[in-house]
Amino acid sequence: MVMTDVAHTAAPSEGADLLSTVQQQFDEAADLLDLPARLRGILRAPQRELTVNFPVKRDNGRIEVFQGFRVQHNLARGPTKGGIRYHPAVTLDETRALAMLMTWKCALAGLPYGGAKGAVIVDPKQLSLGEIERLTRRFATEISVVIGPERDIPAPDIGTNPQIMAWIMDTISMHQGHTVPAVVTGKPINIGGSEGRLEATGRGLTYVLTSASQHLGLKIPEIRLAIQGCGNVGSTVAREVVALGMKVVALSDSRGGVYNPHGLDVEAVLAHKTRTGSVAGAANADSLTNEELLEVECDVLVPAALSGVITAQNASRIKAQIIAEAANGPTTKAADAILYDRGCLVIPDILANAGGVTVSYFEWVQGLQEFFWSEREVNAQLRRIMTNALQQVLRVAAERQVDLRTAAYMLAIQRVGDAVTTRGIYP
Ligand SMILES: NC(=O)C1=CN([C@@H]2O[C@H](COP(=O)(O)OP(=O)(O)OC[C@H]3O[C@@H](n4cnc5c(N)ncnc54)[C@H](OP(=O)(O)O)[C@@H]3O)[C@@H](O)[C@H]2O)C=CC1
Ligand SMILES: O=C(O)CCC(=O)C(=O)O
Repeated sequence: MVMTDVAHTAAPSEGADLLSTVQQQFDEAADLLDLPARLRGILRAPQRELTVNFPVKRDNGRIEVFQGFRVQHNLARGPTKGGIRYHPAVTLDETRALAMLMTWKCALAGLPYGGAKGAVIVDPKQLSLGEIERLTRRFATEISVVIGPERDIPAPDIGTNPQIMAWIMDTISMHQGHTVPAVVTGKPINIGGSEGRLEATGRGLTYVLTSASQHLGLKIPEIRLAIQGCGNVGSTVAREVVALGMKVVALSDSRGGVYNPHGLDVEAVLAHKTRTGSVAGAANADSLTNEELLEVECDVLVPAALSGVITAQNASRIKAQIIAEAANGPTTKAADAILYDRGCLVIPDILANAGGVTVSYFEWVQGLQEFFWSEREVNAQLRRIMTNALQQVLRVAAERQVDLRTAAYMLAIQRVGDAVTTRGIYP
């Protein structure tokens, strides 16, 4: 007899904070736009949500039931797009918030997509590779009723990677009986991935950061960064900014961080992480906690891990002049107000980390056309889209005397609202 031994579900209140933050951000921008009530009702809540509970056989033969979600926030501008997160504390509310952020992010970058997000409540570090593959294939099967190249296209996020995208593509292709490369992005290059997608989020952030620094009159070689999170995005930002001559003075992961006011040897710290599993304990650096990292002496702070880390409690102690949000939702509403009053430039998530979905769009287009671009072409188009988006946001912020987040939301909400209106609200 097959026994179901463990059910993986998260507490319902977890993640509610991010949803309420994102909805408050929406409300503020919608007020400034005088958005009609009927549009607010449509845009403030997800259009479609799917919750799935599915069994996975562990290596010891036991069956465990995992819970996952796919939320499609808005479909007015095209198929929905957004990553899949594997994390033990992820919730439906958090997934809703992340899907809503994707809608604004895609609209701000001018991509022909609505926003979506997926998640599975799981700690992938506790699973073997075979278990992760079985979990991924079963989850892909469960959500196959809502995803597809013309419907909703997943990609990597926290805890997922190109190999996991390959398993999703393979599972959907097995169901269809032919290869369906455009069903996911962030795939390995040998099965239709795009040059530059792996680095795109960190690279896109670096393009925006460089432009914003020039806008503020900062000298690139004098810029010191503290980066929280050292996964795909955090490690790429670290490498990219060092290549431009900036200094990374602090870097962390889930197990702690390292600090050197004269600049870390980023490659040595990353090699230490590859050897030991963490940046903590790397040579020629002092150790520091994730909380301390947010408050170190630096010019630019890059939160590149979880949401809700910059709060009313620590915002007044942050020394950075620029906060470039690589993570989704790292700053609470109260912290935003404190940072704005202090003259700190917050480059919001929907702008700063839009490079990932932008190159995902390039990957989707390349897959559909079966015509592939060089990394140089990818990066040139990425830079164009990211710096254009920044210029538009800076212009609206100056015209309306608002912070960059509100300006970015205003631009994005207007575009999505226009699409809803042009298509017609009533079928
Ligand atoms: N991947 C992408 O293309 C995009 C990602 N993002 C956002 O960027 C952020 C990072 O994503 P990504 O790099 O892909 O994810 P990864 O899973 O590759 O990396 C996440 C990093 O965060 C660290 N981390 C986890 N928990 C904590 C914690 N409590 N304190 C400090 N660090 C922690 C992890 O530590 P450890 O290494 O120890 O596990 C890891 O270094 C997320 O918010 C994601 O939504 C946004 C746009 C696109
Ligand atoms: O690349 C994508 O499609 C989505 C990336 C993502 O999940 C994000 O931008 O938060």
